[in-house]
Amino acid sequence: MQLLVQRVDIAGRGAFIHEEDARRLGVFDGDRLRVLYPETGKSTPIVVDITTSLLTPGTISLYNVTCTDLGLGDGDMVEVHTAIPPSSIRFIRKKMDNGRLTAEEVLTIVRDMVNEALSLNEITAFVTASYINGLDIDEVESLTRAMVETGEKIEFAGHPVVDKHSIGGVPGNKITLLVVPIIAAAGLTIPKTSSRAITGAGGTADLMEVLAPVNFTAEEVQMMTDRVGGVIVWGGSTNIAPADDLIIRVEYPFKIDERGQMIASVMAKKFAVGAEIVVIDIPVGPTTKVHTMQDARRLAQDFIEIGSRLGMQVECAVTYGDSPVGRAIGPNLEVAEALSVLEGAETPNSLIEKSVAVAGILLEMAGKAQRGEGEEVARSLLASGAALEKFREIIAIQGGKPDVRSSDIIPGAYQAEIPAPVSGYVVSLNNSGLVTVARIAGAPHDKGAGIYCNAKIGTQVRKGETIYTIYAESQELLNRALEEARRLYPVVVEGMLLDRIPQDSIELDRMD
Ligand SMILES: O=P(O)(O)OC[C@H]1O[C@H](OP(=O)(O)O)[C@H](O)[C@@H]1O
Ligand SMILES: Nc1ccnc(=O)[nH]1
Repeated sequence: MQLLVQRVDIAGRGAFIHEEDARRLGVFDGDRLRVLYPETGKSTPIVVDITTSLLTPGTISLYNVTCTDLGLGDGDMVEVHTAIPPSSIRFIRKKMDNGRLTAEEVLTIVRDMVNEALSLNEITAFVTASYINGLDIDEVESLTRAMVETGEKIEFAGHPVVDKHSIGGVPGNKITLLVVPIIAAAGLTIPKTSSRAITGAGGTADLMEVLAPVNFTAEEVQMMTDRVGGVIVWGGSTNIAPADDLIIRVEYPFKIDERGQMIASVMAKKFAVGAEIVVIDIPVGPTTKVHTMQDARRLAQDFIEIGSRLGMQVECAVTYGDSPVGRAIGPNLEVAEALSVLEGAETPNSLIEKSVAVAGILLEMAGKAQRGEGEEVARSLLASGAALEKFREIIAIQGGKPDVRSSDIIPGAYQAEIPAPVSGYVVSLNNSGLVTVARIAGAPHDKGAGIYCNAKIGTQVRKGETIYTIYAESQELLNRALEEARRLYPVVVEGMLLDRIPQDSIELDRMD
């Protein structure tokens, strides 16, 4: 069938066709067509959406990338045929049936994802099938290699290239903003690529974006890192492991992070930047991604195994994840807290201790500190102001304002203080409940949205005292977050008296 092209300003590949043409071609919403431009002989497969009102029969609205790929403009004629689905569909189906994918099959799926030959529905099916049926260690290795192979790799002048990554899952985990400058201040090369929030209310890329741009090409990452020793950028913009962000986009609304896809997501980003020495932070807690020490050790073994298969020296730090790191959750609040520590604040303890512990392991692995002394070296790089100075260089090279101070970073103007319902002790902070409330308040998209934990586990509070504060950038989102907070009750205060059972109730019980 011949159709007249209308270029439509939608990024990516795809097209709308009229329902009548769809009927004649025998295709439904989400089916594939092959579009051929006879003038150039170029053709490409696309996934179609069907409309009855956006165009007239005999025309096709083609998205920007498809037009550019084929050299098409408004008014050109194209030939349109039904197309067979790519073979990766069969392999996704295999994973749905709990089959084990070969390296070639995984590479085909990832390549089709990156080339936009798979629709969002089909990528979602792959992520869901992997989530339900799991990926074994060979499939994880294949996925890691495929993610690297379908993107760009970077080589740096400085060696060794070191890196850190957290698997996430614990809110307030802003340690990268401290670890990277500490490590770069020690003279090491640390090209840190982070994702945005996956299960949380602010990923490191969302945080760093408060201070400087985070979208860079692989070449820019290399140039900036060679210049100042480190960067903190968004992996999704670099074309390093581009499949990673496609998977994360599917995971985000469900707050899921399948184990094998998580390992591949992290390790592909490390491998693509040529990291030689890597520390993986695995927070453990009942409301994080990893619930027990035993599970953490098993996960650590898998990270180490994938690292050794890819030629990277990997150590894992199993860290406390029962409650948030520091007190702040959400981009602006977290950045202000991290900056205040770099500026010399001596609290929050959990943030400082975790950052120097993780940085210390890297310093020891890279030979910048004797075994057992890394933490102290990290602490002194923080205390001397060397890390702050390095962070300012990193902010500057990424195009931010290097003289920014923690007091410049303001949380959302709409705030609600949540009072303790009784006098007693804070006995738990539920990570996933806090994240849900912070997300409803607008985080991570609204940088000022989030939660400040006024009281942490073990703190004694009096009835009516503020236990946490919700911040938002609009009254409407604040109200919605408050409603959710009342339902989820993410911070639990208990008095020493847990319950009072009156004498007559016992007698009533006995009579039952
Ligand atoms: O949203 P959740 O799943 O909690 O965690 C995701 C965060 O964890 C990792 O942190 P880092 O880059 O090592 O600092 C990722 O890059 C991302 O920023
Ligand atoms: N799945 C992931 C977890 C944490 N960080 C990542 O980059 N990816």
